[in-house]
Amino acid sequence: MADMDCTWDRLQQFAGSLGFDFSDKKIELFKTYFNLLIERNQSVNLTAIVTLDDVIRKHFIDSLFLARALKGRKMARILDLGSGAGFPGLVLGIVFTDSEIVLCDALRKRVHFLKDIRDALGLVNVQTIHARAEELARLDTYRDSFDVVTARALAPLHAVVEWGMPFLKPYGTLIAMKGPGVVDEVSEAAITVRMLKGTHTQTSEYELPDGAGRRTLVEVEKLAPTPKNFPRKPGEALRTPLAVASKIR
Ligand SMILES: C[S@@+](CC[C@H](N)C(=O)[O-])C[C@H]1O[C@@H](n2cnc3c(N)ncnc32)[C@H](O)[C@@H]1O
Repeated sequence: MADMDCTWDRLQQFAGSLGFDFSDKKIELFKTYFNLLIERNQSVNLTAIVTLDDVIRKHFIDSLFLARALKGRKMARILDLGSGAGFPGLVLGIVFTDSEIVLCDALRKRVHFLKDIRDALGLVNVQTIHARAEELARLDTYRDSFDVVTARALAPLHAVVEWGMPFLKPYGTLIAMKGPGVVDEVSEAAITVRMLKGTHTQTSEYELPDGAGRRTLVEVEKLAPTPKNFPRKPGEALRTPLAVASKIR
């Protein structure tokens, strides 16, 4: 028990070092999140990361690095694509209570989990949508309406860009959370970024605590409305990056 308390203290301290002053009440929300995640993971495949230490370092703190990157920016509406068990979207919902956070996932069971946890934590600022990102992005209701789009471990960068950019308001930012070594992925996505009227603004690396690994945030800003023909048909962006498609044609 003392060990557990110690681990939660570490989360509070680390959050502090990232600029988030978490009250004990906020830490209680993370505890409830952890308990429900582990309980539901027995019946629904939500995560392979299950120890308290690992969930804190690799899920909660990783998501907090993204939250730090957003601090001070315009973020009234945030969309998290492929939220899975809620990373980073639900953590953003806990941290940024004044922002409206929409969590989207293609798997119904995971969306049910997201709804349940949202209700258990009383996060009135969080909504969930069961949909494929590339299909949702074709609906006028959701296009050009978010300040920030996030995605962690969703798809190759070129596909994340093609699915995510249509949702952004002009000058909104897409942030893809990636592992280390993204140079090739970024250059493979360059044509897609250009065709979708965006610009790659930043790649920043960071280190998770206790040697839990290096991670990267790749940021793309939207400069003008996305052409109507994007995203291409479901599945096409994933199979064929525009860089390859332009050589085939
Ligand atoms: C590897 S998991 C990552 C989940 C979470 N973002 C994380 O980092 O823990 C990818 C998630 O994206 C969802 N997904 C895959 N393709 C999708 C699509 N086209 N649209 C929306 N969600 C999708 C999957 O159902 C899954 O929950």
